[in-house]
Amino acid sequence: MPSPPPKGPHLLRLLRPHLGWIVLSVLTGLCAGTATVALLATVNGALHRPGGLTDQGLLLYIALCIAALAGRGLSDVCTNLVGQKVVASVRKGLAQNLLHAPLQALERLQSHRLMPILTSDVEIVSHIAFTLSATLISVAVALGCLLYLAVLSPGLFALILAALVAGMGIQAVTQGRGMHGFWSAREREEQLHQAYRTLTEGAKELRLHRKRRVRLQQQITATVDAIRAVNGHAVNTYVLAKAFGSALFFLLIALVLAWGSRGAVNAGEGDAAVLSGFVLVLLFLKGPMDQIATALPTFGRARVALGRIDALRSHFAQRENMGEVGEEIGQTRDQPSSGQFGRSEGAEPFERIELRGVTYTFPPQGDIPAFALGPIDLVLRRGEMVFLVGDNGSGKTTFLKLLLGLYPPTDGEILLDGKPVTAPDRDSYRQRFGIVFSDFHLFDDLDGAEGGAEDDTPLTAAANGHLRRLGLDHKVTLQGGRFSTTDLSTGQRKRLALLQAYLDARPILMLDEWAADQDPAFRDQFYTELLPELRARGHLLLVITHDDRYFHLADRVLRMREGRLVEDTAQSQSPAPKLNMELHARIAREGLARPSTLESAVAALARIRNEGEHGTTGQTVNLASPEAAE
Ligand SMILES: Nc1ncnc2c1ncn2[C@@H]1O[C@H](COP(=O)(O)OP(=O)(O)OP(=O)(O)O)[C@@H](O)[C@H]1O
Repeated sequence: MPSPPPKGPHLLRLLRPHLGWIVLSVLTGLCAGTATVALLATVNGALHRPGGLTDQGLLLYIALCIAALAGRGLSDVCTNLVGQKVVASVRKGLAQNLLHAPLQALERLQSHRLMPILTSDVEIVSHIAFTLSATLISVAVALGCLLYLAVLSPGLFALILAALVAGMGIQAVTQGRGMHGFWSAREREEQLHQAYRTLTEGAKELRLHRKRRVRLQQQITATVDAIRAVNGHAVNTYVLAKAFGSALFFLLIALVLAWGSRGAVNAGEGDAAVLSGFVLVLLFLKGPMDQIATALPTFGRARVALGRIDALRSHFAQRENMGEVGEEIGQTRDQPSSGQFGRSEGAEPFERIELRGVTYTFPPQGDIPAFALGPIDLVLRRGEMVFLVGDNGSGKTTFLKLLLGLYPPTDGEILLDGKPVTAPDRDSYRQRFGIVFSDFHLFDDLDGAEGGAEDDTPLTAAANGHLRRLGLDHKVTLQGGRFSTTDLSTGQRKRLALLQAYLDARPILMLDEWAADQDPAFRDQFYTELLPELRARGHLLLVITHDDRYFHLADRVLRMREGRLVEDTAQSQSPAPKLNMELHARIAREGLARPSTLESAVAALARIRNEGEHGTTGQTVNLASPEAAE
């Protein structure tokens, strides 16, 4: 069952687990604030006492200093702890959201919208950790100071408080305006991110196209200027609010002095100690109030950032049930595997996959009409080599994603060995597939060899053997479970991706235009050796291809036309696949001689095929096993 998204305001939800630390921080902060105010009172008392500070007063002064110091330190430690934990939980939560999100949700949210949230927004939230503690203490000190003033002279305090509330009201309105500025600056940062992406991903093209380069430069300049203007205005608003706050204290002090000089204080309250106490506290209060005012922009930004993070979480509110990664590995390790190395977690045997009336629809985007795939009725069996062909944009990749369980069918159902694949099963179902997408991501480690300090395991030996076979051994080695480099040509990167999928030994292998970037000799090797070899191992192979000269090698050819799938019976019934299967049966049966080069291997295989067609027998060749290629 998909887990429901967490409820409630994000910040409160984030803080709730750390309530104990927050309470401790507030209490110690209050303690520090009270001690500071008491220090002020002691200083004020000593100033007006004949003989100054007594010995007892000195001891009290030292004790208050220690209390203020310890309280502040402890409060700092607690809030920093909470801050760091909050940031860590935001980061982990977002990673979880992304890992468990349905693919369509991820595809809808383009990376230029995602990346600023994952990087700068989380960073902004982390700044709270450093400001929160000082701000909290400032609030405690300010409250303590106000309390002291109320004790000194309730009448004067009421006047000061009224002026302070009016000043803070003005400040709050200004702050609201600044906040609005931060929101619109953030919108533009997404545009900037998109432009930066074009800068890096289109680096080659931009160097060849002066007009486009100039346009991009202008676009970046305009966006940066707009961000500067909006951010500048927002910060200025805050700075003005802060300046107003500072000025307010001097106005308040003037008010106190005027009050005193006109003898307006009540009997007993107009003495010098009350006035100096007010002036002393107001001068001191300016520091904490400044700190609060300085922290406001950070909190303003953090609120904006948290709003974005919340919106992202809502976007990914729907979660797929994938279980915990550790559990999945734990569950499957003990299961029998049909893979070559018995190491793939999805290697459970299967016989057939069936699609019954399966459809998938991309919703329309603006003027672009919806793309509808299907309905598709199809049965695929273990050990089949199926080619999927069709025009660009006809729906081949979409069909692959549907078959892989990456997209849930809009209608119809997928059955694995007669059992419908439902949403809770989908992740387990997916573990049966190995795939190299046309826009694949190349991982630099080998699944199953992670953290392997030893380089002489069977898996490492097999991987290195296959690297030789794929012509990559002079470029890449597997060390400690990682490939030494992935800085390779496009064709070489695809070979490495194929090697990973191959060693993963999942029962179903899908390749999306894999051969498109390969040289002719290797392309031939791929179609005539690698694919038949995988089929001979019992894999179901689904290969998207435009290489029509190899269509005859497939057991079945499926053709996609504008979202409709038809079986190309003319190709599927070709006698060639049968011949190919016989050849491979022979290869497996008769043992092998090792060709010295790829060309000789291809030639040898052609010879065998020729012999097969003319009924003669001869030497067989095997590129199937890297051990044999040693
Ligand atoms: N994420 C998406 N959102 C909306 N429409 C999409 C999305 N991905 C693909 N499409 C649309 O679905 C249609 C089929 O795309 P698909 O990638 O499946 O085609 P294809 O047959 O694999 O093409 P090619 O041979 O060029 O790789 C296209 O018209 C495309 O515009």
